[in-house]
Amino acid sequence: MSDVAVPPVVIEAQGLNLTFTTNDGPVHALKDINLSIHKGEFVSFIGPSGCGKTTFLRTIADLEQPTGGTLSVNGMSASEARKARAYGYVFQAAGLYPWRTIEGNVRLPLEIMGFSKADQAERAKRVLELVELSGFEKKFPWQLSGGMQQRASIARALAFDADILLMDEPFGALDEIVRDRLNEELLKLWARTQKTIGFVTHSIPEAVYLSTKIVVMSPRPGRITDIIDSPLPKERPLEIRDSPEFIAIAHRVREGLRAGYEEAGE
Ligand SMILES: Nc1ncnc2c1ncn2[C@@H]1O[C@H](COP(=O)(O)OP(=O)(O)OP(=O)(O)O)[C@@H](O)[C@H]1O
Repeated sequence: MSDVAVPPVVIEAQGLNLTFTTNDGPVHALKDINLSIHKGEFVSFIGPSGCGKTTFLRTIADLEQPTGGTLSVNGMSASEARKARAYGYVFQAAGLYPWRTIEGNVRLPLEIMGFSKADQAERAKRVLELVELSGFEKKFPWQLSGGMQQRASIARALAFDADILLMDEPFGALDEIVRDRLNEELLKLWARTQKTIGFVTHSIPEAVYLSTKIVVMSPRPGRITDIIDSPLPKERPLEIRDSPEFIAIAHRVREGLRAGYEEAGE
């Protein structure tokens, strides 16, 4: 009998620290972060404002430099991984260029990376299908709803086929019904593409619904207070949110958040 193979580690932080130097003194944005993310996992980072969620994602993306510890992304340094285009990044605001069509926005990183015109067109078509925006290629961003714009920005991040997708509160500005739908769609997209996803959120239900692993963080200094491996099945209808298993995980996340607040003296 052979054990089920554990997928390889794609992101590994060991004793990671990041202290910003500011006029008001040092800000310990990340303190002693130890975390392994395996290929194909969906990992959410949840915690109150200022606990370092965005900083951690930006550090993985080589947009911030750690002041201590080690970080590897796909077995490389963060800087090498950025050069190897190991990840796509989705920001909180869709950030689409208003003067470009949806297809033009999706093709932009491909143009910059020097993909051929034919390859750009084929990739844009495929990723827009993936996020269910076929038929909207020639529209401009302002002609689409907020949810559709965010789907277009996900398509843009998927266009160059990185194995890792980093998403910083992509649905934070959307109303709850739209957010529910996009959560469902994101899970399907994740199942179809088998990407490794790092996802920042403030929402407990969103974190529990989406993730295979939930990383609970707390501020001052920004640190991990709990890591929860979700026992929920991969197939998740929205109704799963009423199940006892779901409610139990949500409860554990809430407790972790509360403990972090109390320790920070809030
Ligand atoms: N460039 C910077 N210079 C100085 N301090 C910074 C910088 N970027 C972030 N910080 C500080 O680092 C801490 C962590 O910030 P970060 O944005 O990562 O938190 P967050 O958990 O993502 O918060 P939010 O949920 O509000 O986005 C905060 O105290 C923030 O003010």
